[in-house]
Amino acid sequence: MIGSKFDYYFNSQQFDSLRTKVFVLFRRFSALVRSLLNKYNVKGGSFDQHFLVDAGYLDRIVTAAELGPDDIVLEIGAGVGNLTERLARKAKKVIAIELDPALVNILHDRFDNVGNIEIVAGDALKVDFPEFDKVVSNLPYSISSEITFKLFRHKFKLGILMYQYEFALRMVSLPNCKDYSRLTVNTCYFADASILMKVPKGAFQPEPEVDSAVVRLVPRPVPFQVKDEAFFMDFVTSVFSQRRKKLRNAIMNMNHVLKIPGIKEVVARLPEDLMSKRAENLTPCELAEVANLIIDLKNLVILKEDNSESLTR
Ligand SMILES: C[S@@+](CC[C@H](N)C(=O)[O-])C[C@H]1O[C@@H](n2cnc3c(N)ncnc32)[C@H](O)[C@@H]1O
Repeated sequence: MIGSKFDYYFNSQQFDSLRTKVFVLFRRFSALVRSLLNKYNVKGGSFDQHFLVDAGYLDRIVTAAELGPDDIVLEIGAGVGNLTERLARKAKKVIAIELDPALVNILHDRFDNVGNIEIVAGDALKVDFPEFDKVVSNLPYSISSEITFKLFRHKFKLGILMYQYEFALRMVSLPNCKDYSRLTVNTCYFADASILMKVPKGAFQPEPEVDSAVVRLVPRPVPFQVKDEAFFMDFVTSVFSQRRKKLRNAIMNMNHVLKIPGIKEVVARLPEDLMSKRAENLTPCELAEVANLIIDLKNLVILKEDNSESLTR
């Protein structure tokens, strides 16, 4: 019954005309963003400059950020401010970082008399981040990884971030899938991640060569025990650099990086059911379990070596 009512509405002229109106409205807003690029003669291309000109996607990103009047938003790579101005309408304050001095001038031209937009000129990898509640950005893709892990070192509630589509797939993948990688495990260490929408090349000017996706990140405490974070990170990097090898061989091959004393003895004592799998078959929690066991065994081996040294002295 309900289904047939919906079918009737979606096929009706009424719905057709609504759809046309929405489409015309989005085209008009998209044209505004494009004309902004023309007005300032911005061509893009360098510094990963692919401007999001589709008003529909810009609005969906702002909606996904669930902004309230108390939110301080960090935006990385503000460009000409097409997203910035939408964020500022809903948030308490937007702090917009931009590297390209020409675009920084445009941002000042547009927003110097807007009370709740602060423009920071500089490289987002180098500037100190201020305190913020949410980060919403169409990121420069060449610094996706570095900037994401810099963000994770800060305390914030929500991230709505545009990445290259393939990168986004790797962030949210599952074990035993081809996209499951070091990036997946590291992302899972810091946050819950999900893809909100795929964004086609045509939504940008100039068009990039790749599709994009908007990812929702919700930081939270690590969902499994890790005894030594630095070792865990090195361990994950090492075993995924040998992803086709069984874990036992991957650890042995990468010991020039991991520097595990008494490596043969340590590996021999690790559980066979995990050692005979590949890194890509283990969940983040299982990888942490192996890393923790190595830490314990490593300490045992060191203790044993110390004892036998003191006996021979
Ligand atoms: C993909 S564009 C996004 C522009 C705009 N926010 C939009 O949505 O259309 C990326 C922006 O990041 C800027 N950018 C590139 N590298 C940067 C860096 N290291 N730090 C800050 N901004 C950077 C570029 O100049 C460009 O404006």
